[in-house]
Amino acid sequence: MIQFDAVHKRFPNGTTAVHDLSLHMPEGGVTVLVGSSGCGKTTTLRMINRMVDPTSGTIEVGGKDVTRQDAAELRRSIGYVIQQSGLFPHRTVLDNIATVPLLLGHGRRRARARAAELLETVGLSADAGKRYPHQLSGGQQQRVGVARALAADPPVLLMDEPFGAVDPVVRTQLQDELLRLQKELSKTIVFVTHDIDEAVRLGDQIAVFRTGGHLVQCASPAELLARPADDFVADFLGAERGLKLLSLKTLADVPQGPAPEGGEWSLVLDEARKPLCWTSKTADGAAGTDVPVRPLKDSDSLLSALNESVAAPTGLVARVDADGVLTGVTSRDDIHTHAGRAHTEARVAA
Ligand SMILES: Nc1ncnc2c1ncn2[C@@H]1O[C@H](COP(=O)(O)OP(=O)(O)OP(=O)(O)O)[C@@H](O)[C@H]1O
Repeated sequence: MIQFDAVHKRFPNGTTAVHDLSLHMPEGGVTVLVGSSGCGKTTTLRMINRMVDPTSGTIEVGGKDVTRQDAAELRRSIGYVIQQSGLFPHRTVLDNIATVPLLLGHGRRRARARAAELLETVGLSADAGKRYPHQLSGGQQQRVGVARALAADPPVLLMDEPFGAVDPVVRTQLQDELLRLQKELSKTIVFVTHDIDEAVRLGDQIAVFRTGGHLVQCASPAELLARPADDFVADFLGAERGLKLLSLKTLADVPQGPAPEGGEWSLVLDEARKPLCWTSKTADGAAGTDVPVRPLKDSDSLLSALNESVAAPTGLVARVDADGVLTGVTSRDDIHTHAGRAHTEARVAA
């Protein structure tokens, strides 16, 4: 969908921001650009919608060379979301979102109806549409930024550190929201971030850059974590590379068995068979301690399972179905075995 071929960008002051970049960004996928500060991520992104033109090389979007297209028209057909949401302060949220449909010649009523629809898509209330940007929280403003970028229903979305300025809890919510939206909309997304966890969570592929605008490696999160191309990439991924790999695998394939009975510890269930806590009894049968349980679903990660198995007094993870009803328990050993397999599988796939 987006193809860079031998692209260089040298600014008039002599700085080479991007060096001989060849990179394919597949249609309907999320490509995340990561790397240390100043390594050329934003410049790469901005060359896609011609906010910056390359010094040499070609960039094609949907098979068309971007430099042969009218820059303003191209920009209207590509959604763009930045860190400080870039909203017009003196327009209501609804009017902010309706800006592009209006520019595209939709009548005022149709543009506002589309904006109202998008407000709901990004999880905001109709009431938020009547407010001005400063009357919203940072996280809500970012949602409006995403809604505005989606207003023209562009096939391509460029996102430059869109969640960089919000706290970690809101950031996770916004990432969840983007993943949910992407399931529905299948846009071709190019996403710049400094945060490797965000990259692993959102990316179908991750492109790692180093200073001087050199692309060092582009691979799926699992491949990258299991087989970093060199020490630079390994350092960038951080010391918890193995644990990050476990965050990509789910509990679904890990076997489960019946909850233990008659031993020191047993699992207390409510009348609907939902786990309440682990409880111990002393040798003479008297009541001992209650320890909270955090039951996991098939869709939870092996990392959460490992964490829970270490925290649980029995080393067992309680498993539940979508309704929270107990389906069985999984041992720490089974989780370890699958954790080892996750690593081997990722290396083989690579
Ligand atoms: N207009 C410009 N003129 C001259 N140099 C520039 C210009 N824009 C960017 N640069 C330089 O090009 C290099 C790459 O910048 P770019 O903003 O693409 O990096 P980045 O990886 O996005 O950085 P950050 O993570 O800090 O946002 C940097 O050395 C930067 O100083």
